[in-house]
Amino acid sequence: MSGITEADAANELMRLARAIARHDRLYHTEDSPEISDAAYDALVRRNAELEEQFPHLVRPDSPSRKVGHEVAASPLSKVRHEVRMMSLDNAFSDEEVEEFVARVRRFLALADDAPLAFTAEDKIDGLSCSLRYENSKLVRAATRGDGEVGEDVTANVAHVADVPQMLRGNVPDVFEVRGEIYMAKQDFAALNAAQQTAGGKIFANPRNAAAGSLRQKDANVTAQRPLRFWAHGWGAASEVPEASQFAMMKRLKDWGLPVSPDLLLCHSLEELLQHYRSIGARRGDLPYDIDGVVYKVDDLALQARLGFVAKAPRWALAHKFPAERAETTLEAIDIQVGRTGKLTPVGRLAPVLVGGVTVTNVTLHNRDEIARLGVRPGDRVVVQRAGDVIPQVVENLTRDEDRPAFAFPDHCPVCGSEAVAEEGEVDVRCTGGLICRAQQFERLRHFVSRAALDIEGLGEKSIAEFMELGWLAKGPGDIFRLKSRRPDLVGREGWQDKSVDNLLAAIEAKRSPDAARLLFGLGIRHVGAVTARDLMKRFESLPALRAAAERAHAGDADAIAELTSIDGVGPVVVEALGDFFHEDHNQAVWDDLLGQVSPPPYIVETTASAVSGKTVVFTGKLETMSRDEAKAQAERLGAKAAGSVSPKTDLVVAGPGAGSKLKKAAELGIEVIDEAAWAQIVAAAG
Ligand SMILES: NC(=O)c1ccc[n+]([C@@H]2O[C@H](COP(=O)([O-])OP(=O)(O)OC[C@H]3O[C@@H](n4cnc5c(N)ncnc54)[C@H](O)[C@@H]3O)[C@@H](O)[C@H]2O)c1
Ligand SMILES: [Zn+2]
Repeated sequence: MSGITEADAANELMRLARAIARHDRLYHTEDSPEISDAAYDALVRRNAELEEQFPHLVRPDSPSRKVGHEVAASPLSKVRHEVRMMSLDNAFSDEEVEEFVARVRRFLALADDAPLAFTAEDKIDGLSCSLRYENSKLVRAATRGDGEVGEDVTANVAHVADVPQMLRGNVPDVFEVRGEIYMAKQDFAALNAAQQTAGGKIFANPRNAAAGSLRQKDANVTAQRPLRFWAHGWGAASEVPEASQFAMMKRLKDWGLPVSPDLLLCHSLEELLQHYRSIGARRGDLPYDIDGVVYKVDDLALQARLGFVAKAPRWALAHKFPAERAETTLEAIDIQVGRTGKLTPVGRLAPVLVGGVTVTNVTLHNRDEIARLGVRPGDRVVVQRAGDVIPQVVENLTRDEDRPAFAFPDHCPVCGSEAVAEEGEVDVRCTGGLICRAQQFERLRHFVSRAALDIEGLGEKSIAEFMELGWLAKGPGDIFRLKSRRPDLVGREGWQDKSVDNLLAAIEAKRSPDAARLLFGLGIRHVGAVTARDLMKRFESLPALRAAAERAHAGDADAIAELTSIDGVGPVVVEALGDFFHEDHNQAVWDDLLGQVSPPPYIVETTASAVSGKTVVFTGKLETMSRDEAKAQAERLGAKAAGSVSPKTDLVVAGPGAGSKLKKAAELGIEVIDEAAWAQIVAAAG
């Protein structure tokens, strides 16, 4: 790293802060990480290195100071933790563990030969949960959130059998148990299989599945998910009846709380490392995912003296396992075709055990990735599995330059249409559109999925079956004609009267669908769920939207201006809409579909108020509601919630920490009010 200039370091720190914040949001709030934990940890390490070299460049929003992700936007109620919930410092090598032990000794001014004990237990890969017991009774369960404010999941944990509603024995009046909600590997695989059939969300790993299952607004959903729990510590307590971590953990067990079966009291660095290796060797066979071993100073008085650094206790360390790797042969490269026609290469492997899981497929991402790795069928490759279930090829071991490189197809393997990469894009796409069966299938699957039309019971297996029978040839409109197939369907394998009736009823229930969901379900490029809602709010009916899109496509400046005046709609969306309606087969699909369904006008009910017709900007930290809720309130009151302050802004609602937007409002002479004043406007509108 030597030689990096200060300016470059500042820039890189800015990029890292942004990237890490984005991955934190994807991981902690959406339970859908895009990168592996190892890749994420590498970003965090790089950030730490730069901060160490340039301490004066540490940013106020540095990831090194933050725990998890804020929960303001969560639909669940919020809970402020009486004692902050922390993260853990990481170590990846024996030397770093040695340094940790030495650091603890130095801090406590202990002689090298003075006894110092640690507990060691596996670091289970789930999500933190705080359970507050008052007079032995569970009164509240909360997630970690950003460490200070988490989400209330009391109703949800009621469905987790491992979490006792009552503790037994002699329990302090107030005691907050801290531990981990997790999902066993087998349960995770079964859940994903069921989700796949039902067209639901597929989780990347057991941790994300556990988090997504627990953090449900509707606790009945949680009830159907097989969640487990074990305790690894405590927070606020009216009394801590033992003097050591190990003895306290035994207490927790006596009170009826599960703890790790691998909790061990160690008296030296060697014992710690030995336990780490012992657990590591059994890792693949454990019924749950773990990503390391946690060491904690055993003596609670010493823990208190050691205290905390920015976001982690000084008395604990997470010794992480390296990403798991194995060598095997890449037997073939298959090309899959997605909903938008994207050609995705999938590597087929000679089956190989990576960290206890048999791996037969790897994603190769795209054409560039294949070129970068230089892989061809027959090559020996190194496969890595790091936390996630989709393994990757990290290295090609075959270095024979004579064999030709893999030729990425220039035609769709399914429909034979030409496959091209648009300028500046890495993805190669089939140009066959709706004549391509692969795209037809993926589009139908998307159309009925939860975020779109949400037709229950019409999973990918049924879609494949009906497509095979030629029942869905015209596109989504055919779904609504399936009722005429009832006699043919009953009696087919896997279909009984009742299941057919259920399916047909679920379809009939969507004859007057939500227009925004229908629009989203059509899978127009760049029109996601949010954009679809924003478009429908403006145009209210699908024909009105189509007319505007067609006029815009023909170059009508007014139509283009009207479309782009919508927040979040830019030229890219306008072009995608225009292109979509310009295609004959899309028009046919659209007309056919709208002959089957009639979405009611898309009108967001509004109440007359002091801010009707005005443009409002929310900035800073809102205390009583999430940003999304505030925006929804504004919309209900007939106001427009905008993201940035401009001369068009009428009102700024500012909470603590409001920065540049507040300054801009002052410059432009725009009225600024606080959250309480906003609440009065809302209350006055009734
Ligand atoms: N892939 C991504 O995009 C992405 C994004 C954000 C975070 N992450 C991953 O999340 C983790 C970072 O999150 P973090 O700050 O919570 O750190 P962490 O999860 O590594 O460590 C802290 C947590 O470990 C848990 N834990 C498990 N066993 C424990 C035990 N025996 N004793 C004490 N605590 C125990 C606690 O819940 C605690 O909050 C990393 O593993 C990182 O790779 C990944
Ligand atoms: Zn095709």
